[in-house]
Amino acid sequence: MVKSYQLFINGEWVNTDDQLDVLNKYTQETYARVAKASEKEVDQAVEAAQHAFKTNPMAPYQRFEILKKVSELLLENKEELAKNITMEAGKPLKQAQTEIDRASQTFELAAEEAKRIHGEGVPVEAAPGSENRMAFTIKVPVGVVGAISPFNFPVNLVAHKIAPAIAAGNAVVLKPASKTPISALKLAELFEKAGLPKGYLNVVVGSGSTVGNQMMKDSRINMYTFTGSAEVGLKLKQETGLNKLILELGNNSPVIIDKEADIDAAAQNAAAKSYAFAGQVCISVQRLYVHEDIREEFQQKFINAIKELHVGDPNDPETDVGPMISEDEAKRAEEWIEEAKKAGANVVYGGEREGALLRPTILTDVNEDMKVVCEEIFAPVVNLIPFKDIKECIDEVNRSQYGLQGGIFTQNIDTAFYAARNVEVGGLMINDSSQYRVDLMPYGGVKGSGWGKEGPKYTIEDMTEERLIVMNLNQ
Ligand SMILES: NC(=O)c1ccc[n+]([C@@H]2O[C@H](COP(=O)([O-])OP(=O)(O)OC[C@H]3O[C@@H](n4cnc5c(N)ncnc54)[C@H](O)[C@@H]3O)[C@@H](O)[C@H]2O)c1
Ligand SMILES: O=C[C@H](O)CS(=O)(=O)O
Repeated sequence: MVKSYQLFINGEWVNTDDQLDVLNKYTQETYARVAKASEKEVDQAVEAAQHAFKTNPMAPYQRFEILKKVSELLLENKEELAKNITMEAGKPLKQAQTEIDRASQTFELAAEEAKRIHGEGVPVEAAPGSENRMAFTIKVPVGVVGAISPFNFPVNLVAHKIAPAIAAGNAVVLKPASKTPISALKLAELFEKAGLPKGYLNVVVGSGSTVGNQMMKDSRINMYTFTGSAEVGLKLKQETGLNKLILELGNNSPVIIDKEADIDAAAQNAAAKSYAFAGQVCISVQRLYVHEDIREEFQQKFINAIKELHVGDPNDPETDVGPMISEDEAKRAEEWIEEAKKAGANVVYGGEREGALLRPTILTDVNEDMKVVCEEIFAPVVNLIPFKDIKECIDEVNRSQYGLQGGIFTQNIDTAFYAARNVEVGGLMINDSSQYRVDLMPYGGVKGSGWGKEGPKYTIEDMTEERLIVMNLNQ
């Protein structure tokens, strides 16, 4: 039976006249229906958030208790929540289960941080003429946070928005991706069980061009946090004027395999980290730079490791690579491959597509002008690019418009540190691929990959204002 879901506004479940179909991404059948927000519901959601924030402030210990409870509830409901991700996103079940574990940690981290938000003493008395003054800063919440999230991590990337916002004392209006909205509504259910005061979390579902657009123009929203494509991120930046903004955007992640690398480890790692969730991870390996001395050996070992991956039904607990989010997206990636082939690239592995399922693919003989290299492909496609000189290779890596995370495999400490100093990214992994993330670390990009950091401790910095208090003492 197709289940129906409602919006969550001001602590109530709200139905609307219009419905949105959410597809099972493997079978392409309707899996659920969700109430679609109109202008009226978006307005009510923002109003509810502002009212909650202004009239019912939450103490830090209360935020801690609620977030800790949500962290526990996530684990208690892990199997059901993971299955839902598999249905609505097509993510292989074992990767969906990992996402729930990580989301639980994200909430626990935010809960802990809620108890240590503090300012600092400022020695104004050291300035001539200020001998009788004392000063300190306090951290205050920004107010209403407008959060817009992508389809690919529908629980944990929503967690990275709402957990730090609530830890900092803010109220949230969340617009999840319309392809995967149910996870966010299920999270709202957990918040309801955990006793979140009404109005602090509001979930409105609908397209980016309607709900997202309206949110961008609402002056009652004090700050935006967006994860998604660079194209929409740029629009958000242009539309939201002087508002605070966190942008977590795309990447075409580079990984360098130096001639002094452990080739077996690098090949195994690259196979696992290039194709997880069909490459629809913002730090998926896309540009694999391999030293020409080891290129042949690496390529063979890489292909052998890819052959071990299970491709197919995401509900099968063995599956590593399932469908992409839609057949259209798989076709788009296929077109980019065809375009590259016409310009001289070769498919040395994979390339076949059945519906939304694109098999793990390796391209060689590519150049920097091909879309498969210079744009974010967001599909299970990797380019093998040979290099001779590490410095020239890093220059080439840096010619990307993006800079989220990268990786280098090398046993040479000088090469590793040269890369650490020179690769233009928010995070560089040494002897690991670009696709490494634990939820406590500062995570975010440079250049076209956006700005601001995720990881609850770091996001709370952005989601609070520092207010200076100066006392003029009569001494
Ligand atoms: N840096 C990161 O942490 C990170 C994490 C995950 C995904 N991503 C990026 O996200 C992209 C894939 O996700 P996606 O396809 O869901 O991205 P997307 O940009 O298409 O959509 C993201 C969100 O923005 C909304 N949106 C779309 N148009 C809008 C508009 N005009 N106004 C307001 N909101 C609008 C969508 O409905 C969705 O909720 C990739 O580029 C990927 O790299 C980045
Ligand atoms: O898609 C990008 C996400 O940030 C993925 S992860 O959180 O790093 O696993």
